[in-house]
Amino acid sequence: MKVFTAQQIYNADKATIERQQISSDELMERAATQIFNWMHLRMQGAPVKIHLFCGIGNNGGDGLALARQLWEHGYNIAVYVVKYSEKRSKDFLTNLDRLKDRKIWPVYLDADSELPSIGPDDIIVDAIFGIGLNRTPDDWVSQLIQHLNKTKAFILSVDIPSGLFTDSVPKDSASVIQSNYVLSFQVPKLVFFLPQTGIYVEQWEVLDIGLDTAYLMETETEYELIAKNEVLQFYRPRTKYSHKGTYGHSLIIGGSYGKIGAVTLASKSALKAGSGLVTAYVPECGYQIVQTSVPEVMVLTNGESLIEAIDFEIEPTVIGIGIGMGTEDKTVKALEKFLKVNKMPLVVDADALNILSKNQNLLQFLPKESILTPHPKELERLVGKWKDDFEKLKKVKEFSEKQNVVMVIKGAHTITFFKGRGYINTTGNPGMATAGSGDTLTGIITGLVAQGYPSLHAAILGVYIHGKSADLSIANKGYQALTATDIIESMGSAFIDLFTSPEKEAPVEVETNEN
Ligand SMILES: NC(=O)C1=CN([C@@H]2O[C@H](COP(=O)(O)OP(=O)(O)OC[C@H]3O[C@@H](n4cnc5c(N)ncnc54)[C@H](O)[C@@H]3O)[C@@H](O)[C@H]2O)[C@@H](O)CC1
Ligand SMILES: Nc1ncnc2c1ncn2[C@@H]1O[C@H](COP(=O)(O)OP(=O)(O)O)[C@@H](O)[C@H]1O
Ligand SMILES: [K+]
Repeated sequence: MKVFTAQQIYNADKATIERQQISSDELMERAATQIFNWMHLRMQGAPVKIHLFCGIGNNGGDGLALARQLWEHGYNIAVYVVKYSEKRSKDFLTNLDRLKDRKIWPVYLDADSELPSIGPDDIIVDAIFGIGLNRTPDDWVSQLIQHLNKTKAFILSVDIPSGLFTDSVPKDSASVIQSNYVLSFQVPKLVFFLPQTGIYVEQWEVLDIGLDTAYLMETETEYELIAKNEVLQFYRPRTKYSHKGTYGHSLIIGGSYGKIGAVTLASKSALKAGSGLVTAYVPECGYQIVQTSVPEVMVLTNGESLIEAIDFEIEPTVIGIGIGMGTEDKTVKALEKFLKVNKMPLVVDADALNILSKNQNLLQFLPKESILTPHPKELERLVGKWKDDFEKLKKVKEFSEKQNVVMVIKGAHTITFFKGRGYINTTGNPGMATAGSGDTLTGIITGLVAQGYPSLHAAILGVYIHGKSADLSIANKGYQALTATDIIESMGSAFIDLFTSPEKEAPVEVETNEN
């Protein structure tokens, strides 16, 4: 699913209005109807008090149109107009008149108003600011937002939590609605998925408001959301007459005394991802450990307790390198020498990334389209500190383009960057913040490259499967008990899941003014 910028959404609006020959007010009515249907389906007329806080722009207009529909179906509503500006939008005014025609009188809130009282079991509809927010709200609006956040009421945000910008991090967290549920029109917003802004969104869902399909299809976006449908497009089925040679040979290089487990996890993951053969390259102290813990994996050794040279006779298809490897001088030299002669595609993680960060002249030796999988600290060492998430994205994008590598930025929503585009993963959970889960990812991606997936596809599918395995595991493990080994064990189910469970319940019918 594409992730549009605010400007692209405004353009989609405009294209829809022109091509479907509807008015902007009719489009607003569609949007409000979709939210009404969503609420009505769940509330079934329950007499819960619904407080609708509406701004004076189109987000507020949506709120007013929703208020009217709720009122017409007998819901118990209170409407507030948050007068943060004198510049009211046309469709806001149209919908305000429609309310007045029905003798529904909103409470007008300004800097001098008392803060409304709201019960813990009430519902708040947040339609104060939408994607048009262009500066931090005034103090009194921030105070109102803080007041709403402090109530125990459920907060449903229209399109985006009010106070959240679409392209920057809010300066003051107190001026942003802490939303329980966001109903986002047509497309999700990038800020739902970044660590500094995603915290305002507990859950989100997209509502189809029938924006012009041609515009949506033709418009290129910088970001794409990756769910099952997206990865299925490049999934490579196994063929009947294939053999283990068909599915490549992964070489996993890493490990040092006390950190052989990392290589064991990665090797096993590469096998489970479908790699035909897997060899681990470890110091001698790891020989018995790897051989006994994963009998399917072959083992090559060098050095006693750490890798002192990287030199082998075999011809792997792809090499995953760096996990548990350490950054001792001998290992640094070994890596340097190896990078200067190596031509094989690489998946670079952990200590190999740390070594590259300190020896940036080595970056030039990475084969093009290598895959780098840094966690936040490793990324900082590689590209330097960033002031906020947006600067981080910019730095990663530049780095990936300059070095011609695939960058996998690990986190709650891992983002894979390549050739100027970002692919945002939707699987995974906080249980994955556990030792070795990154090693597992390195193994999975290596195993996919071995089977012939191009680097970008291997990274995107690998990240998806890794998160999906963890999601399937927590059903009987819970977040706390989830381990990297559980992730590996659920990989089979994650692959099967690609073809079994339906992606999503069918969307609610769009009721428009035309029918
Ligand atoms: N295609 C879509 O997605 C549709 C969007 N609609 C709604 O339209 C919204 C966007 O509406 P608008 O462009 O009117 O913008 P908003 O309603 O988000 O904001 C209203 C106006 O307030 C002003 N403003 C911004 N920040 C301010 C601040 N801190 N203090 C005071 N004034 C400030 C700006 O001039 C802005 O245009 C969307 O979020 C959505 O809810 C729907 O009505 C219909 C279809
Ligand atoms: N809160 C979270 N939600 C979803 N995924 C997470 C979360 N925390 C960590 N992960 C995932 O777990 C993995 C952790 O990798 P990493 O930090 O390298 O672990 P390790 O070094 O222990 O192997 C990454 O793939 C990351 O995306
Ligand atoms: K809002």
